[in-house]
Amino acid sequence: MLRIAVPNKGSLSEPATAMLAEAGYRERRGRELVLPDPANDVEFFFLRPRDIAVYVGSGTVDVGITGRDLLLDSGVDAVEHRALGFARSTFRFAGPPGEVTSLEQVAGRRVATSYDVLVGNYLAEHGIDATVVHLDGAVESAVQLGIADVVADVVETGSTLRAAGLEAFGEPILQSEAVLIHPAGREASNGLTVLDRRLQGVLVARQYVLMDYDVPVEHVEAAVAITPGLESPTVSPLHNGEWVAVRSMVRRDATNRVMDELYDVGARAILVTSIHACRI
Ligand SMILES: Nc1ncnc2c1ncn2[C@@H]1O[C@H](COP(=O)(O)OP(=O)(O)OP(=O)(O)O)[C@@H](O)[C@H]1O
Ligand SMILES: O=P(O)(O)OC[C@H]1O[C@H](OP(=O)(O)OP(=O)(O)O)[C@H](O)[C@@H]1O
Ligand SMILES: [Mg+2]
Repeated sequence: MLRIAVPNKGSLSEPATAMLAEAGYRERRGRELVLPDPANDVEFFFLRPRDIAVYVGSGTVDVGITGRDLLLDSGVDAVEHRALGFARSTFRFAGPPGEVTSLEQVAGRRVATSYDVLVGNYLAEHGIDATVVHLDGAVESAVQLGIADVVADVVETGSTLRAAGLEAFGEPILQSEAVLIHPAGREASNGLTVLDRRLQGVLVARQYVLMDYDVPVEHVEAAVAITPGLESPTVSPLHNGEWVAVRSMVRRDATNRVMDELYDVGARAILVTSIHACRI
């Protein structure tokens, strides 16, 4: 039975639970910490997001969902298996506008963060000698309260930084998102392969739509060039032999542009349908 660690709190928790439910796994209804799902031959352990890499790294659970930033900060022997497309953020330095504007200027200053290992490694790699001040959260207040000169923290919209009167500077330290992780050096088990394929199915179902349209035979090559699909589009004969029907997968964010282009090459009756589930 595959043992899967899932965040029980924070930004990762709800989207991780939603994704697993979409992938056909048993849903957590209450606040239980352990949830067996015998129908799918897995067992879920709901753990603090920061602890997940530790459990996976020790091998006591087979696989976990966490943030790339949390994985790197844990310093444990676990590896990223697949990016999951939610909890996207950047990890950045920020300081009072005009005071500290480059990584070099961090030298000799105090950096507040909840990600000591990540920040410490980054500073060391860049040869910057600075003092890391550990805080559990609400890091953005550290400068105003005088405990640090700059901060290094998760930035999504940037509104928390702005509200604290701070401005990001330097290259982003990291682009983070939720990731599926497993212990380093362990062969991918059959259970992990099934879980991974299901999650990939959810990602594709979210990213793509199914597009159907009719097009005159003489324009079918132009049309399929616009909708090449993942492997090859399905082209079916119609009762009226001068037309064919085409079905193809199209990236959701390109739907309207693709419909406009298809219409321009003569396609008609263009229909778009959501994909509920898939295996690629
Ligand atoms: N505003 C945000 N947007 C996107 N991802 C975020 C955001 N805040 C945190 N994360 C991501 O969530 C993970 C941190 O998990 P954690 O549970 O500590 O999140 P949190 O939302 O800060 O929770 P809490 O502060 O309630 O403990 C990291 O991978 C981080 O990149
Ligand atoms: O760029 P933004 O969209 O403002 O989001 C980034 C903020 O969101 C998270 O904070 P959270 O609310 O989890 O509080 P925390 O500092 O206690 O972790 C993160 O730690 C940043 O502070
Ligand atoms: Mg937080």
